[in-house]
Amino acid sequence: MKDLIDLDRYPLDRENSGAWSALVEKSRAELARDGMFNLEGFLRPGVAEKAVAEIRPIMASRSHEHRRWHNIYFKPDLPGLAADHPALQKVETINHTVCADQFPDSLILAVYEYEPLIRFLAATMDKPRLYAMEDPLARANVMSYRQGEALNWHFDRSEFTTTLLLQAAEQGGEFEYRTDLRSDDDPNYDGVARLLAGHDEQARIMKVRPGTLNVFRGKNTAHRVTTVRGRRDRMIAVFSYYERPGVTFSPEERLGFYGRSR
Ligand SMILES: O=C(O)CCC(=O)C(=O)O
Ligand SMILES: [Fe+2]
Repeated sequence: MKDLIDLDRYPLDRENSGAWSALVEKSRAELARDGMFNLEGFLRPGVAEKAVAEIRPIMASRSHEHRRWHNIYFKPDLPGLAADHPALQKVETINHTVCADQFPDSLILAVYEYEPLIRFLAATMDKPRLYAMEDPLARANVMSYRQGEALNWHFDRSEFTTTLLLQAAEQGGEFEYRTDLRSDDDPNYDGVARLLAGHDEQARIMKVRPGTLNVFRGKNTAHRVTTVRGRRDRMIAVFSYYERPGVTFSPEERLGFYGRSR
């Protein structure tokens, strides 16, 4: 694993050492302050390119094209909100996904399953343990955004998302977010409408380089990936971990996300 992950800089394999504890503390503090943390240069130089080379042929021939109009909630309606409220305005998402079962024995899956990474993530999120998902499709995905494609404004359903950027676009394809646009107690529908209309000055762009591990708390922080321009696809691995073992999607969920139930 030391050839893939920069364990000199990020000593995941030295659990409970001074350096490990310092990294956990720093990551926790950033998560509390910014709702995210980034480990830049998490992958050794050249490793993201290798991962892209492994995934590219599968992406070209077997990816699921995800194309839909949705609102920021991914729900048809919300109790107490008029159907024509501007917070429910629809936006379009288009991208391409390949699933874990399509890249067995890959570098990406080796990183996803690396136990010291899972234990480190649990520590930063203040959880006793985290577990890799058992769903053969959903555990790890790679998404690619080609020219003209984007992932539009949304709130995540899961508390945290862990991503690894593999390749950046020439232009666009930027991760834009608006911290704490809503809270568990206050849906802030008017604020949501303002953001969707492009009038929220607190929206920020996060600059990330390929090879960076990002942990992001996206449940109440609205975010999107802006439209990609240019010939190079934006490619990113998305890792799912849960607090209990054995989690899978239902066949219906797999069909909805990936266009196939198994
Ligand atoms: O592609 C990205 O950077 C963001 C992915 C994301 O927001 C998601 O999968 O929910
Ligand atoms: Fe998201």
